[in-house]
Amino acid sequence: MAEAMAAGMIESGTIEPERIIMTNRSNEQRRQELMENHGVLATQSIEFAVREADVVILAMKPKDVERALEGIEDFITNEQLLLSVLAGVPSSFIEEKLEGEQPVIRVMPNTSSMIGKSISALAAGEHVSDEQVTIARALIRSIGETVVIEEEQMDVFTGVAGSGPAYIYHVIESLEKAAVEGGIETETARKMAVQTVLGAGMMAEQSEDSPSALRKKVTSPNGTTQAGLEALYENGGGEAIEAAVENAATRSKEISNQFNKKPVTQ
Ligand SMILES: NC(=O)C1=CN([C@@H]2O[C@H](COP(=O)(O)OP(=O)(O)OC[C@H]3O[C@@H](n4cnc5c(N)ncnc54)[C@H](O)[C@@H]3O)[C@@H](O)[C@H]2O)C=CC1
Ligand SMILES: O=C(O)[C@@H]1CCC=N1
Repeated sequence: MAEAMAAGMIESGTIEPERIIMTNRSNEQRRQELMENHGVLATQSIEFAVREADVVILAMKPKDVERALEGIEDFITNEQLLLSVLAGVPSSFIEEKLEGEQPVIRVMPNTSSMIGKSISALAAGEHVSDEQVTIARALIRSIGETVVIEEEQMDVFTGVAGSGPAYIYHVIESLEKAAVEGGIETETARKMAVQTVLGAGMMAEQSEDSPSALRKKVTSPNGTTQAGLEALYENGGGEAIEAAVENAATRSKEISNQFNKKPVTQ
């Protein structure tokens, strides 16, 4: 995720690559790769990275955050803005760990950051000024669209947009599989599936019609789409997506709850 965000920020011209410091403590090859592929500075020293930064972005797994915070608490200052992309980790947990009045903004991007097409939510913690929200939004805007939400909405946002690309990739996989099973060559099948999703997404973005109106326009009475949708609904279509969001949001909530009772295991 950190790499996707860095790539998006660099690609959009929002920040020069040499102003981004990435850390990896143990993997020299990975540091080399990050420097060569993106032109960023990659260091083993978390202390150096944090001391140099105006904005610190946390992007480790939730299970690693406690140790990560213990590793920076001695040198991070309240003048530095901390962005956390960690699913489910409450800003209050980070604030309590770091003491003082650390400005913390939770950010939930998705992996489409890599090409500047994320939709990212920002939720400000207790010690964040309006100006810091503006700064964070400008930074995160470089990887796609942004919305500012209440922290309690983060779970459902994560279920829809953080995890959402995976559901859409699954749709692409299914379309491709069906095309191949129908006798189409794999490369063409992939192209058909991807372009169908891309075209529908762009239509939904650019058309004045709602997605529902657009769906109706594809659906000729008693035609092929009607037959296709009937099978989709019979097999749980939209409900499956809603269940996916609900389960992901529940998992996000579960992770949050774990941060109120230690130790953290997931
Ligand atoms: N993958 C995704 O689509 C999204 C992920 N996220 C969040 O982003 C975070 C990272 O996810 P991924 O990139 O998928 O995981 P990942 O496992 O690919 O990357 C996590 C990185 O953090 C490093 N790390 C662990 N402890 C560290 C420490 N103390 N200091 C510095 N680095 C440390 C690990 O070595 C690893 O390279 C998670 O908290 C996840 O909830 C949020 C939105 C979308
Ligand atoms: O699967 C996860 O936990 C992360 C958070 C949102 C997307 N990926």
